[in-house]
Amino acid sequence: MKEIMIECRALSKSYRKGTTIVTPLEKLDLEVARGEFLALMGPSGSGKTTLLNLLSGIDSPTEGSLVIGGREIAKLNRRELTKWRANHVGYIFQLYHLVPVLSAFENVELPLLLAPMSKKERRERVESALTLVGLADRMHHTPSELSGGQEQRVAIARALVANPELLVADEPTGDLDRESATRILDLLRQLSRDHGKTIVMVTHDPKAAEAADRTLHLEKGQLILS
Ligand SMILES: Nc1ncnc2c1ncn2[C@@H]1O[C@H](COP(=O)(O)OP(=O)(O)OP(=O)(O)O)[C@@H](O)[C@H]1O
Repeated sequence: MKEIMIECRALSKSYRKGTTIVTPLEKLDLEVARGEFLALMGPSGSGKTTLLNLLSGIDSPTEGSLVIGGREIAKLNRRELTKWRANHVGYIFQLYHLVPVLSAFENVELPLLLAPMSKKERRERVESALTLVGLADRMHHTPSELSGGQEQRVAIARALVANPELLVADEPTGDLDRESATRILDLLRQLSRDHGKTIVMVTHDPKAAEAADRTLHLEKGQLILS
């Protein structure tokens, strides 16, 4: 029996929009094993990003239970959630979100700047994250000197550098050509298979979803059987 990393029970998220209540996620039940690579698909507005934001502690559920790595996340307050997120989750965005004036090294170093560690340890961690994504030789380049695929690999190194057990990725290959996308997906597979990272990836691309161990489909805030 595989260890469960993520357990959602009757997880709901609602927002108030003027006088109406929008519920992008409704009573969702989901289990993800530790080290599993899960793809989430679904039409626009089906609640995919909302779910990623809950799983990564960017937002809190309105109702239900969300246990990640044995910890009930739904009950944490904002401050506790921010601290938890910094140690346990790496977020990968479609458009990389790198700081343009910083080098690859400095971008990857950012999440560690507030962590209590020596400069030497920080440098070693950043170098090893950039080596893992195959960019040790581009450490001193700025984002504009890198290709889209390389920028995304820097962003993955940044997501990895604090050694989180969970990675969430929102359309990580959405802006890339097929060859760069394949390289990113191979890297994500390697991170789950060889490094035990649990990965939840939103994608619109069925080919990208094929790289995952399992694909789930969301529709109107609920998982549907495919
Ligand atoms: N902060 C918010 N306030 C109000 N409504 C929101 C908020 N965030 C999301 N929603 C609504 O929730 C629904 C689901 O949004 P979500 O971004 O999760 O969908 P998605 O499946 O990720 O869509 P896409 O594929 O277009 O990114 C949408 O109708 C959206 O308008």
